[in-house]
Amino acid sequence: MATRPAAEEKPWELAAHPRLPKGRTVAVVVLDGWGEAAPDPFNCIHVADTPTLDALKKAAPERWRLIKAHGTAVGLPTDDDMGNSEVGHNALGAGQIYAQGAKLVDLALGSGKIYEGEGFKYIQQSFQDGTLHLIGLLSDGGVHSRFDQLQLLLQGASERGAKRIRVHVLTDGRDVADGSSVRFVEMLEEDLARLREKGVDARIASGGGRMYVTMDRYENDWQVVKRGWDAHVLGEAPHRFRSALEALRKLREEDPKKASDQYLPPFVVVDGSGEPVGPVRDGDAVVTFNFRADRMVMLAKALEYEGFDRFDRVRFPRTRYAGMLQYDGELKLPRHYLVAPPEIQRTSGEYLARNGVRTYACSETVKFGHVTFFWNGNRSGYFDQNLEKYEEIPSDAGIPFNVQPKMKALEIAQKARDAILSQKFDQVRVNIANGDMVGHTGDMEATIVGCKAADEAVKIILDAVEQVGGVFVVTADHGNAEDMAKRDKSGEPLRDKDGKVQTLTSHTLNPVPIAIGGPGLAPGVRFRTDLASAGLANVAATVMNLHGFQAPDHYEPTLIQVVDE
Ligand SMILES: O=C(O)[C@H](O)COP(=O)(O)O
Ligand SMILES: [Mn+2]
Ligand SMILES: [Mn+2]
Repeated sequence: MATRPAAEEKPWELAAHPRLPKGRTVAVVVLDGWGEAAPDPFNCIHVADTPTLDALKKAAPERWRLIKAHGTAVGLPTDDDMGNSEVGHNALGAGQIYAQGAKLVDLALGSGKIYEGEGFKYIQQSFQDGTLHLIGLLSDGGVHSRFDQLQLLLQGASERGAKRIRVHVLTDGRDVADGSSVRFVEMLEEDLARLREKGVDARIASGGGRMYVTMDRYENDWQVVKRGWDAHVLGEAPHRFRSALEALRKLREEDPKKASDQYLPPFVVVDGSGEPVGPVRDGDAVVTFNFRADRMVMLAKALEYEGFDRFDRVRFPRTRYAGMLQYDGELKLPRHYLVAPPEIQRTSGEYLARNGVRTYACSETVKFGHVTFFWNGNRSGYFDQNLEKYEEIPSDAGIPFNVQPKMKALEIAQKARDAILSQKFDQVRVNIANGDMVGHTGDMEATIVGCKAADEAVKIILDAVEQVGGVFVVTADHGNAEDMAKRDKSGEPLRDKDGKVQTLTSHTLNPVPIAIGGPGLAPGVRFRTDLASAGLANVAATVMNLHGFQAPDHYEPTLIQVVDE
């Protein structure tokens, strides 16, 4: 009996769809952080004026539905895990569900395999004479990192010879509640105290808020990474405290608005004589314990590259550096890593390029890698530069996004409109960032403005689709702006002691809408009714169909059918 060929051996050529034509321009719009929730005052999408999206929902029930964007539907460990951009865009672009970083790290830590891998053995060589530095996001959001994984790694490394450990903590407040940094630091201090009882010299050495220190992405602002470098590596920061807890309390007291968890200024912990307790030195080991790539790649470059020139490192210690995962498979960055990342293969971008589909992708800096790198299975660059064009619009840098909540929605839409009207592309793909980026600030008024701007951007794109007789797919990667309130089990908003509703800055577990349409959509196309639990991974096959191709067998099934009218 013939064995089924492995995915790698399958042909790249896609069969023609029996009912749907080739050659239609397909606009694919991803609204970042745009979930579906019951209308209430904390649903910014509901409160905002969004006539375009409202019309899509009302006009054609057979062309509008909800799909899952969280948990196991996108390869996360459990259905309690909210969705995020990485796993969302991976699923949208790859058409298949892969076990994602969070889950792979869980498995490797659970089985102990992490300690048998090349990456751990590499850093272990520094344990005898050097310090082990752990740098990452202190959070249980499960988006970039998880606190329980840090705890296990601390435990495992100390049991395997690490004698001196320094943790460099980035406070969250974005994937978890603002102010929760105190609880995480307290718990970490308890763990470190236990290690000290066992003779391990373990301490927190430096820190700062993730959006201001270290965790920039897509090279939006290298100064963010420089602040982190100075604090974590050089042991220099404008604020010096005897402990991380003191840092959190004093910095928040001084300026509670500015020193939120997300934007906490950089600090170093110093000893009794004012010396920093944990700068990175030659011979030390460094692990960045975030599993997600986008906000660790920049620091990874600074830690690894000999000829790095994006800021003055002042001192470049010779360390043994490993990432929790390898963050960029193309760049092989970092060279050493503790857990192998998901090998996302045969993405729709690659299939379509190999079948001659011309693609234009665009977003602003903060989401640019989402519709390119994440979409293409964490792969940078083009599949075929003769067929693809990726365009980045610079994001505002150095300000929180509630200050300019319209962000670059209009500019992205205008670029997409021009690309559609040029007729040079078969697929025009964009990410509109507002619902997510402004939603994360917790500023409801600004988020409402941002949602309106996103809706206006969609209108511009749909008008262009109309003009060229094209097709559109409008969807989202996960929820955010549709719920800005923390809630109890019955769904009622939680209030603080003054009766104020507690703000939710994170993503949600809500499903996201998907709408299809446009004059080029064949008349009998409608959503199937047999895929009640479909998710983001079903979108790629759908888009392939709209380009006139059948999707490969190993893809999650298409959402659409063609019925005789
Ligand atoms: O990195 C961030 O901004 C948040 O932690 C997650 O948001 P994203 O998944 O939408 O990027
Ligand atoms: Mn997102
Ligand atoms: Mn987000």
